Amino acid sequence: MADQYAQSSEDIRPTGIPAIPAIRWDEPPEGPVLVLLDQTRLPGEESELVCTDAQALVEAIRTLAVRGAPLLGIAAAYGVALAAARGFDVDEAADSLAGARPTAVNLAYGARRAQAAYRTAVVDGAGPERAAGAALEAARALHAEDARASAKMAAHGLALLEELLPGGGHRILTHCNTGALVSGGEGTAFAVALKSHRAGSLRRLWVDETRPLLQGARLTAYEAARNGMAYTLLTDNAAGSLFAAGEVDAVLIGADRIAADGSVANKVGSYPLAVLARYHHVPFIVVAPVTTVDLDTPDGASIEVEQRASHEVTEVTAPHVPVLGMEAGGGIPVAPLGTQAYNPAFDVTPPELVTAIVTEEGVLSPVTAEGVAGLCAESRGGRVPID
Ligand SMILES: CSC[C@@H](O)[C@@H](O)C(=O)COP(=O)(O)O
Repeated sequence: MADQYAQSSEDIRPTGIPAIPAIRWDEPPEGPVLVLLDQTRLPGEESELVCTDAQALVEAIRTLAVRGAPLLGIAAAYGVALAAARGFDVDEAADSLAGARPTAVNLAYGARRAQAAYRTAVVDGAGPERAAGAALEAARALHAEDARASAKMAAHGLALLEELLPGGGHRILTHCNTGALVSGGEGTAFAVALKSHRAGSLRRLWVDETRPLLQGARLTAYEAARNGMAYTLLTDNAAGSLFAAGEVDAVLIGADRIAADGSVANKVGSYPLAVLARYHHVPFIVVAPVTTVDLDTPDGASIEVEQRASHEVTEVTAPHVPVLGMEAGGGIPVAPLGTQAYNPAFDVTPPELVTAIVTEEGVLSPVTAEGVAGLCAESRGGRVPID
């Protein structure tokens, strides 16, 4: 079945990760800026969005110009550094960045980490310039750590796939976007699939389109094409028949927050995949850095799930015209005017449906509260408190 869905070779552009990095710090003569690859315009247009202050970054986060848990953390840390470098109130900037979206714990983690570096420098007697430098250093360190974590997760994840599915020929289903667009490196779940591809073990990457904002269709398909991977796009609700046809060997997804009991919040549509995977005896694997684990959130029910605007569901736009963050009325209505939509950005998968959590520290399977606590104890003795 799979091969009839293969894209033709002209459709594949094996050019590696995006030419424009997902995020970069720049210091033109007019002053420091944070430059983002505007993800609302992909795949049609690779364009940069320049943020000169934390408020612009908060807006970019809310409209999903920059998105995905690890990258949100990196962005927030740079945002605090930007506020410091431009002489704005650092605590205010950290608060608004940490609260820009509620579910991805990395966002608050990154903001608080850069804020803590700034405060420590001030307490140690540094002037504003040196303290701003300390915040920037913290952001750069987080960026580099995430790249290293990404490479380790890819290695651990591939080893797990080889153990669970010996002999290669992996047919992997993924949801949302978890590649270089969300990371200092090559991503989380996508990085595992990419490593499998490079090892010659990936037969097919099944890409859920990921309604309503199409992160799978717009972003994961873009990354898969750029990396020359064999991939096929499906609507989210086609996943059931794909499992039933025996076409999925494993599910690989990322996470926005992992609670202390091992519950996993990820893009809405992840939980139904976990249920399908269990029914069809397919491993359901979560790949996330330890910065996504939040021991202060005891369980899945305590995770705040972001609710987004109705118009993201009730309207569509033409291809390559950004829909994300548009005011109601900006797209073409597909429902009667005034229709309200249930539009949670994430859902929560309970630990008993998760076969394994792959982190840079190694693989946790089965997923237990003790195991989750152990992951954090090993990697983050000096964890920055977040609120
Ligand atoms: C490694 S990214 C993991 C998650 O952040 C990703 O799967 C996801 O749900 C992103 O949601 P988004 O709303 O696009 O920020």
